[in-house]
Amino acid sequence: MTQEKIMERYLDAKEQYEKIGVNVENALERLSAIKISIHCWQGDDVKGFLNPDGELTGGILSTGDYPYAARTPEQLRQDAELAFSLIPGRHKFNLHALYVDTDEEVDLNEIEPRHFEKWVAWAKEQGIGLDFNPTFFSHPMYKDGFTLSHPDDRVRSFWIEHGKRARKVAAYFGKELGQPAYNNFWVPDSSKDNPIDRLSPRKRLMESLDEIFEEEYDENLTVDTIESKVFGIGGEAYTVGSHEFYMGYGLTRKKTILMDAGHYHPTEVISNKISALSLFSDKLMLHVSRPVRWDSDHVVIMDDELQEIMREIVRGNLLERTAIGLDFFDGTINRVAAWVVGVHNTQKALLKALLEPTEDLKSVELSFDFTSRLVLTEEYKNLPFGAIWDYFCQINHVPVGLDWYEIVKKYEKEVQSTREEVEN
Ligand SMILES: C[C@H](O)[C@H](O)[C@@H](O)C(=O)CO
Ligand SMILES: [Mn+2]
Repeated sequence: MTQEKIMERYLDAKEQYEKIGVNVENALERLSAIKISIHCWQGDDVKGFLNPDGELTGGILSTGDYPYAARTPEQLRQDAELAFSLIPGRHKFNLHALYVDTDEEVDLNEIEPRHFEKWVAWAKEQGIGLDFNPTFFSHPMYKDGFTLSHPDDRVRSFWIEHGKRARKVAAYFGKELGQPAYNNFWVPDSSKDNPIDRLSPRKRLMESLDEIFEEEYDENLTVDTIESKVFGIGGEAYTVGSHEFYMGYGLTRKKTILMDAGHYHPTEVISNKISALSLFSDKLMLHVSRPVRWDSDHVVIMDDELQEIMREIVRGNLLERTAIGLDFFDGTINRVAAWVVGVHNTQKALLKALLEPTEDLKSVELSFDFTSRLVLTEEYKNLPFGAIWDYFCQINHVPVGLDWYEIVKKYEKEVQSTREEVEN
């Protein structure tokens, strides 16, 4: 499509939105300010560089044998760079501790900021931020399905030290990059069958976390977040860090609660939890994912729940208080394309929400005119938001429409497919 055509379609669409009282320029300005935290682990099926030949544990699973997964930090950065160049706006890259980039032999309880210097230098070059995650899985000290809640002191101490060091690394990211690094604690501890004692592991997890969080960090540098889960593979009966556990922990310790769209019972949705949590917590973080029958971590598509999540954030005026991260890993498709589709959809759902005449709809609801509420919300679904999205891509100097996919296909052929295969 020519630039003139994109502009023409935009102006026409803008007029239609203005007729229902929407300020389109303001919506685009707000969209530009939203940073999405793009997870590194879609790029290599959650293998990382600490022990890439090891098994992926912790009850998560990446399936698919599409070739060309990144196998070195350089390749992962190169792939991510391409994805960033196809996504409008400036965002963040979300690293896990197992993505250390150093020539030193280093274990998780030894990590230091210097082991991530190359990531920081790259982020500076790209003009992006970094987020972080301690890794409590894919390691021999993940024992019997437990880490921070394991009954053995030696196991717990190893992971407590890792958690403390991860906070130091995250604070270093925040300092170097001039924006807080969100540091997410997801602890997979769980059991396959019904435990006799549900309480003691939860008490140990609480105490281990208290120890990790003893040191205060400036929230301008790093924000600790905590992520619950209902079950994992091999941990179906009991998860120590359940929803109730982390709600209690976060609210009493003033830690930010992270809700992952795939971490609840199959008919439970996080869109219905955001408003409640926002009343009791300053900040919140999301892992936007797509559970298909279970926590399958599919690439996010433009489905009802994605749109409802973004509407909740916009309608509740929560944009400034909510950190939006992505979490999926699909090994059946080109991994750069997976990133781009997931981020584009997240941004598009945000844009749709920002293009809604929310105040008018709220007053219709307050007057109990439920017929108008249904008629209007359904009719607004036909408005030409795609023309506004295309214009947003154009003014952000990224490809419009399907042009980005041509670039990914060319990159797969000319770069990814020529990389030497590393056996792992
Ligand atoms: C790899 C991540 O830590 C992971 O996806 C976590 O956020 C999660 O959601 C585990 O199910
Ligand atoms: Mn998650």
